[in-house]
Amino acid sequence: MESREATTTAGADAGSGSGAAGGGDAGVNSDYAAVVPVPGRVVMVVGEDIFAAERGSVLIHACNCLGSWGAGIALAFREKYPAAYNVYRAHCATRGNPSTLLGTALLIPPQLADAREHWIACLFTSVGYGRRVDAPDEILRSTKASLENMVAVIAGVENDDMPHGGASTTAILGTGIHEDTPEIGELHACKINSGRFGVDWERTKRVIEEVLTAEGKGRVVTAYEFSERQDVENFRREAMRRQRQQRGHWGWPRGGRGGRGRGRGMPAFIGFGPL
Ligand SMILES: Nc1ncnc2c1ncn2[C@@H]1O[C@H](COP(=O)(O)OP(=O)(O)OC[C@H]2O[C@H](OP(=O)(O)O)[C@H](O)[C@@H]2O)[C@@H](O)[C@H]1O
Repeated sequence: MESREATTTAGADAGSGSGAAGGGDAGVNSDYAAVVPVPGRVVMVVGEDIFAAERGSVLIHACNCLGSWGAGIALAFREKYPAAYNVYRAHCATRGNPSTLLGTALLIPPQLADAREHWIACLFTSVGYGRRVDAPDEILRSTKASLENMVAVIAGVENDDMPHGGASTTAILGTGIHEDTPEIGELHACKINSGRFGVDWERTKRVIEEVLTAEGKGRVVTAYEFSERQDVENFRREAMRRQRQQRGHWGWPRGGRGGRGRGRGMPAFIGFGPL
């Protein structure tokens, strides 16, 4: 699944993306692909709602290490995914010293109690928030490390050998995981760090592309331009969606990609990585 970009971006060479498993009929090309990384990209979209992303998508946002989703998009996450918020908060509470979370990622599987089936990737990019937010350069360093960790954790889930992501890890039960947890889909992000955390978006964007190129096998992040007006529009659409559901419409997304009902029996955990 993650090699889809390889097939579009790197053209003929990329056919060897599954070389290891697929019997290597393109030996030379697969050597080449191993040396030349597939460039990862951030694709900007305007006027769309991140929360309307397809079932199974990963929604990425920047978090403090203190267990607060108190403002900006984090508040929207808290309202829409209260169960995921509890997982995040509990995760932060496991640390006597919150700064040990810095530079790690927490991947929260879709929670039964939440209406939407999205994976939520929390990047711990600053210890504090508000006046105690870390300096932009520090935030960028932590962003790089936490993205690398996120990519490793995603790979771990996809390879069914989670929750490792490289080094010392902990497994934490969520508040309840779907029996047919969707496979991990595309990556979606707000313009992380660019609001309350006060870091120029172009700088964060460069870091994301760097990590996707080096570690992410050329994955793509769709990033959302957001305006307050957009917020009002999202709110209106959301109200309509709820109304439709109440009227008995089939409000849930189709049964996964290509209608395959069950996921791969995802384990009921969240993972985080190197400390
Ligand atoms: N509904 C929506 N859809 C799409 N994009 C939306 C949106 N709402 C806002 N945005 C945009 O999302 C970007 C990031 O801006 P944000 O200020 O949110 O986050 P950040 O990454 O700079 O900082 C993280 C800390 O902010 C929080 O608040 P607390 O510190 O807890 O109080 C957290 O808890 C963290 O600690 C900006 O482009 C906003 O326009």
